[in-house]
Amino acid sequence: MANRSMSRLTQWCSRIFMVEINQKTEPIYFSLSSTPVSAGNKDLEAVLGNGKLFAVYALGDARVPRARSHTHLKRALTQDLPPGCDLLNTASFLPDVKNSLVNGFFLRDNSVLSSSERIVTQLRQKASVCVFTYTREQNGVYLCSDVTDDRSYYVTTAPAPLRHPSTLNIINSDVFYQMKDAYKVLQECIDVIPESKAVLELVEEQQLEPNSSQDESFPIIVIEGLDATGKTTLTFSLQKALGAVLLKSPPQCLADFRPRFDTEPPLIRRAFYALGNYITAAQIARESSYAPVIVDRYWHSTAAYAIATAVSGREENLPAVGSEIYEWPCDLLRPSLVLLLSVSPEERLRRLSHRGLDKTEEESQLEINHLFRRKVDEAYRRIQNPACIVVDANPSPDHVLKQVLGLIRNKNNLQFPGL
Ligand SMILES: Nc1ncnc2c1ncn2[C@@H]1O[C@H](COP(=O)(O)OP(=O)(O)O)[C@@H](O)[C@H]1O
Ligand SMILES: Nc1ccn([C@H]2C[C@H](O)[C@@H](COP(=O)(O)OP(=O)(O)O)O2)c(=O)n1
Repeated sequence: MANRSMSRLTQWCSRIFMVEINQKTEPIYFSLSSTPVSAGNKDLEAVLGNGKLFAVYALGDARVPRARSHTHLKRALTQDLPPGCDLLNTASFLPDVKNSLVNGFFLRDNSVLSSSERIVTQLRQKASVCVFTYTREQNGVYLCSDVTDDRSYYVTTAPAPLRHPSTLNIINSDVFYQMKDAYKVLQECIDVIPESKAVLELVEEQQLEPNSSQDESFPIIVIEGLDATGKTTLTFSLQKALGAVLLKSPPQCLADFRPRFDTEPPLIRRAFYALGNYITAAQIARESSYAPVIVDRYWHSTAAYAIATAVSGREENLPAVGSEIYEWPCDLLRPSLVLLLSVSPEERLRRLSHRGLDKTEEESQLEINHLFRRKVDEAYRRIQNPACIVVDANPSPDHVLKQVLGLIRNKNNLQFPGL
């Protein structure tokens, strides 16, 4: 960080701020200026309103404590939100500069009691946060100031950046492209999440051989898709039909740790799933010497869910086709074929309701969040080297199996006895 005597807000003056009203509409962008701005702005007014306003960001130099503080901050603000107040996602960033995104929250208070003030005061006593306040002058111009210092800046609208800001931090915060990068995250977690040590030991035990030669091995076929698209059903029948070994990612040895990491912020949660792929890769490498291998979820799932969670708003905000974000990790074993099961939203919901099992929180969100589901599906399709082949999984299980066996048969270089 720059000069400590400089106010925090002064340090943020070169940045752009984004406030999201909801997932479906465009966010507003603004910047801060030390010189007066001409008049009020309707877009800013529509979002900022006339009541009390605070922007709150979790502080911290190290990424793990900062990510966890952000999650705690969200919980605290959501739990204690008084009537008449609402919480919006906000972020500050440098346009098109990787890793410059800092996420926070915007607290809008239209209550008669100005209750947000009390909440913000409590937060500042308990946690390491930085708080900015926004006030509206009579001419409609907004002023922003740091609560720890009287200096104010004028709020002025800024143009939308070319790349959606939520894509700026994906590499090595949401998606990891080398085992060592995901490994480092869990190493940094050992003091606060003791289970990390056991996970890292399991990774080491696998004696991973990066990209070990697959030339001599049997085919490795990955089945991908959203929950309830029929992966379990298909992988079981493929196992039988091909005399194959069935594996999954995350692997069984991580099953007990999964609920623990599912409650953690994306940085930690996604590093855990990334490491799961490397453990599965070691199992695939061993088993594919003796038989074909079918894998239920692998890297495509890890990357697609991570990208869709990180990128806020609409599908158009996803990184463009061909972006480095969709590249396969350089040290992860590549399968021979990846099939993406695709079903219509109606059929998927019908299957989910018939199944009636517990779903992960994320999968429950998918059910109500059509936008998120579309982003996962689109991210799946954009991942490259290897890209997935989309399979229409709406028909009956037998029909889907026949279709997939046909695809496997037609794929060059895949040798199956009995097919
Ligand atoms: N092709 C299909 N047609 C109709 N129902 C299916 C089909 N494939 C699977 N199902 C049913 O849909 C539900 C979800 O299937 P499952 O294989 O568990 O999906 P996933 O493993 O992708 O979550 C199950 O109740 C299963 O019996
Ligand atoms: N290889 C994998 C597998 C799952 N994940 C993550 C992605 C989502 O957050 C969840 C989805 O898994 P979930 O258990 O709900 O899905 P299934 O029940 O296996 O169909 O796990 C992953 O990141 N990498």
